[in-house]
Amino acid sequence: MLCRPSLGIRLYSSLPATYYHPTIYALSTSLGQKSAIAVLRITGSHTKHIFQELTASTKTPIERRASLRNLYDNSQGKKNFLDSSLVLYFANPKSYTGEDMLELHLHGGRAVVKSVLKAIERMGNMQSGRVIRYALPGEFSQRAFQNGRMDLTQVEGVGELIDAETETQRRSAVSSMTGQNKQIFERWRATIVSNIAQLTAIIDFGDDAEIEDIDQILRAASLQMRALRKEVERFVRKVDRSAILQNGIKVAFLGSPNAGKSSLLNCITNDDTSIVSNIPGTTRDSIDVPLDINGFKVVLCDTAGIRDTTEDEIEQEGIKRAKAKASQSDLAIVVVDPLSEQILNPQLCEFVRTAIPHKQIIIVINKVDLVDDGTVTKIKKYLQTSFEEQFVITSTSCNTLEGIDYLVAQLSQRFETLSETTQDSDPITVSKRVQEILTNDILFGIDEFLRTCESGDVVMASENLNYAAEGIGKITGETVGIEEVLGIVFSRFCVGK
Ligand SMILES: Nc1nc2c(ncn2[C@@H]2O[C@H](COP(=O)(O)OP(=O)(O)OP(=O)(O)O)[C@@H](O)[C@H]2O)c(=O)[nH]1
Repeated sequence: MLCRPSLGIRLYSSLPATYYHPTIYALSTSLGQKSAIAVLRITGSHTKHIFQELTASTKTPIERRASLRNLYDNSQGKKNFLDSSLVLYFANPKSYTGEDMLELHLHGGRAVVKSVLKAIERMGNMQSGRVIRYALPGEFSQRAFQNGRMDLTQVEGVGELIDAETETQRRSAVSSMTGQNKQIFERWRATIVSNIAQLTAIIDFGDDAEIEDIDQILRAASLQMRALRKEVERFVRKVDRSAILQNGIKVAFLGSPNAGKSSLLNCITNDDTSIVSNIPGTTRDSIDVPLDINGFKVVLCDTAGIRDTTEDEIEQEGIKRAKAKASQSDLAIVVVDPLSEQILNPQLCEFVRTAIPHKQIIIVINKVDLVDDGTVTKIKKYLQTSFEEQFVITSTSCNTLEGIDYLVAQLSQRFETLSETTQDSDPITVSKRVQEILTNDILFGIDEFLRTCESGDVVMASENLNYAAEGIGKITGETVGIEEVLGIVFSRFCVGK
């Protein structure tokens, strides 16, 4: 079909852009692992042919209806039964890739999967132009993008969703995958393009316009861009906060030797990850333990006990590393031994007060099974006064597990604050690529626009807005065409003008 859009002529066909590309197939479930079911996907213009060959029939598959079919290999001149499989067919353009697609739900044995893969491979025939090959990594999603089924943010969202290890990572990938981020970017883009159109109108047709009119248009554009800048900044801040979820929230365990840091870590992880012993100074180096706490990816770090004096060089190095770890962590748990002569030794006290920059600290009085309630209360009061009530102070016993659940609940609350995750507001994760474009292209373009706008340079102001809009285009994969800008300019003219 040939159609004439409002401006310019463009060839338009109902066939997807990748129609003449090879037909690709791949196992979507784990390769080389035995499973109950293995899902094999095929996409491209020869999908129907593959279906007919495999099912040894000339019938067209029924769209979007699962049916049980026997699969055969017909390459040796006879029907060789391979498997009985659930078959699902999606006709273009209403499929994941925008092309004809077939899903085979095979029995998951390695030999079954291998035989069907081999049969499909044999159907390729270069001479007759039937190019069929195994898919490259991400090629199904690439086709979806090429055929306009998804923009780049959604493609990246799918990748993040597959990589998600925890509940919050899953939630943060959803905003990209379901197109919520795309909608935000499209709204920003529409605002910018509409302002480019205003400026283009001044540049191209503004000879007769009054100076006051031009000033008014610039003022209005500047106002809108300032508001947009705030919104982009808010988005970037939220992305920054959410980024913590991808790498894991770093939690350092600090305290005097023998306070019970390793034991507490093991209680939280429910594992014997760290070496526990009653010899002070057992932990000589920092140990990282990644784990999922209430849906948050967390990296717990056990550190060497910090004490004032030690001649042991290895221990000194351990203390140095413990301090470095705590300074880099997002949250520190300071473990206190109630039986110790000094509740907090001066070196540790000073470090907690001054060297932990973020002040995200929870103080834990451990070993409460060895002391009475009165002592715990007294120590709590002492610590509250020492740290001017800046930190949450709680108590635990690694022997009776008293206070462990409460500590975990406290930690979860902190994780929500650190990542700005609430019941009503999901974190937002975008790729490093998108993060860079947000700052280097969009915010930069808007800032430059505001600067040039103030000096009244309409041409440069328009150029800078273009830069910001192209940044959004880089994120979503769409470019700003002159036709689009002129379309907006002319749409504001009255009919007949
Ligand atoms: N009764 C009791 N003993 C505990 C508790 N927590 C730890 N301990 C004991 O205290 C001793 C030291 O525990 P660790 O977990 O190795 O202490 P740490 O702070 O990691 O020690 P360093 O590696 O030397 O810094 C061990 O004998 C533990 O069994 C607790 O809550 N109650």
